[in-house]
Amino acid sequence: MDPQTQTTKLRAPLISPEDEGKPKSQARGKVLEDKSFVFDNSFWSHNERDPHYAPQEDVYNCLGEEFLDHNFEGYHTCIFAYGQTGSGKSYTMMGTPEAPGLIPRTCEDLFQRIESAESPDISFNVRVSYFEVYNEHVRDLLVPRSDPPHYLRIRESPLEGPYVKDLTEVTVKSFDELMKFMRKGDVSRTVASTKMNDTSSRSHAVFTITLKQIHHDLSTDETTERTARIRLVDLAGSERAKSTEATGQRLREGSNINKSLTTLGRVIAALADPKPGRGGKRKGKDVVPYRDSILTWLLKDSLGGNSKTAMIACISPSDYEETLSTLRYADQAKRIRTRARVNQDHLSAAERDKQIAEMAETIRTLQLSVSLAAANRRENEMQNERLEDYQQKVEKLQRLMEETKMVSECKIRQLQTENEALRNHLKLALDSIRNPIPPVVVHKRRSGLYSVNENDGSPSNRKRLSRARSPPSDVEPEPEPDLIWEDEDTMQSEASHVEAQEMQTHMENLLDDLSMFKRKIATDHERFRPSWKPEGRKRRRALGNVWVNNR
Ligand SMILES: Nc1ncnc2c1ncn2[C@@H]1O[C@H](COP(=O)(O)OP(=O)(O)OP(=O)(O)O)[C@@H](O)[C@H]1O
Repeated sequence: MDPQTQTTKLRAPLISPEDEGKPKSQARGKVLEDKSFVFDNSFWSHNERDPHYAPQEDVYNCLGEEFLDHNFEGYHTCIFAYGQTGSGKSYTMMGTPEAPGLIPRTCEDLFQRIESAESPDISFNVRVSYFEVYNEHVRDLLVPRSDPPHYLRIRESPLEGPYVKDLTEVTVKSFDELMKFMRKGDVSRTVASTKMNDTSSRSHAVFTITLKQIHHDLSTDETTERTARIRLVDLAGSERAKSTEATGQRLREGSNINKSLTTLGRVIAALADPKPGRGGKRKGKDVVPYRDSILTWLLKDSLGGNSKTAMIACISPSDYEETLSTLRYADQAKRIRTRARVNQDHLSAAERDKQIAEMAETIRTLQLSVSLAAANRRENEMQNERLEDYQQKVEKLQRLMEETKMVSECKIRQLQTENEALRNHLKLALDSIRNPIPPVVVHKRRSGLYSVNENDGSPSNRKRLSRARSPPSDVEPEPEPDLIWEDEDTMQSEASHVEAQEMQTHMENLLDDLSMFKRKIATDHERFRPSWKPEGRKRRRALGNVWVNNR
């Protein structure tokens, strides 16, 4: 790199010995040539001992300072670093605590200028935002990381162009305060270790400073507002999957990074060499593929619109092809012509007052609708809570009723079985009354030799008895013993009487049982009437008691 001529030369790697001396067509490997490019500035910062060595300060003095001048004039600016992974983009943009890069130097200079320019008729307002584009999603770097990550949406307004919705934008009063937010964002940024770089940026980081200068002329009571947007972009590294040896998540990140950088390349190409449409004019807006990636869509204005833009192409002597590709990108970008203009508004006192009145009215209306919405939301929340409570109670009640129904069904089944048993019992009892068992006649004898079964007074039995009682024929018959026969009718009536008494007692017992059963049925009928009331728990307990008592 020659800082005098601003030329960057890329030397081709040495040719393999077998190809040496051969014409291009006969060479086995691809024959690479030296290349030379001229840029606005070329810096060499590989070796501090090298006489060409350009420290961070040189880069800022050549580029950063000039761009900050533009900002104070009211121009939007954008500086982005592009290059292969590990080539020094983050080093150039952020730097290290010992060698701060472009961003901290710009910020420091910004506040130094504000402090030195302090005058009663000018006031400054500085706001910062910081976001990253990771895997084609936008994440706010000034809010803590969340899991799952919270991604922001992109909107496009006719005046502002594409912007990130709900992005945090904080007002800062000093350089220290600004650096605090920058460090916060840096910590939150997605970095990972790759084969090419231990702390490789896996996302494109966009740090934006909005500088507003309000100049008030006391004599005319007029206000002049200048707004400048300073965009400082540290892109993720262009990389080849082969050289990074990435797999899994790193490979996916890499392909997304490459996708957005390829789109950036196409956007740069389209802007650098606009194909003429009919009548020799540049074709419609849709020719530039801004929308093909989040990065190019968001940088639309910076790349081809109202902005002064600089690209810092970082190269490191690692890979000829990659380095050549970066230099070609930069060479193309050099040809882009943007349409930067001063962003300034003049306001008379009357216009300003009108604007303030309109804004106050808008705020009042918004406040009203916000408080109305808040009240409605609160009311809705309470209604929802009440509804949920009600639904829970209904469900509980339904469960209780279901259980109560099951218990009562069981109880009815029990009573039916008991009723059936008593009915059978009663039937048997009535049968035995209607068909009494013949009374048993007990024949009393002097000697108790014969059993009661022999008391049958039938003629055959008498014969058998007399035979049994008569002695054998060769034995002298003994005199007939004096048999004392009781009066059969008297005995029979006595037995019937005893039996009737027993039956009566039994029947009385049965009737007692029956009346008790009837009482139980009546009580249960009263208890298990279908009109269940919601106080199911008490009722269930009562049922439970009845159940236990009746078992
Ligand atoms: N000019 C330089 N002087 C001294 N150190 C440098 C220089 N450029 C880069 N480095 C060092 O090289 C390493 C890689 O640089 P850096 O992280 O800036 O690369 P990068 O292009 O941002 O990579 P990636 O795209 O993977 O994020 C860092 O340790 C950095 O400090």
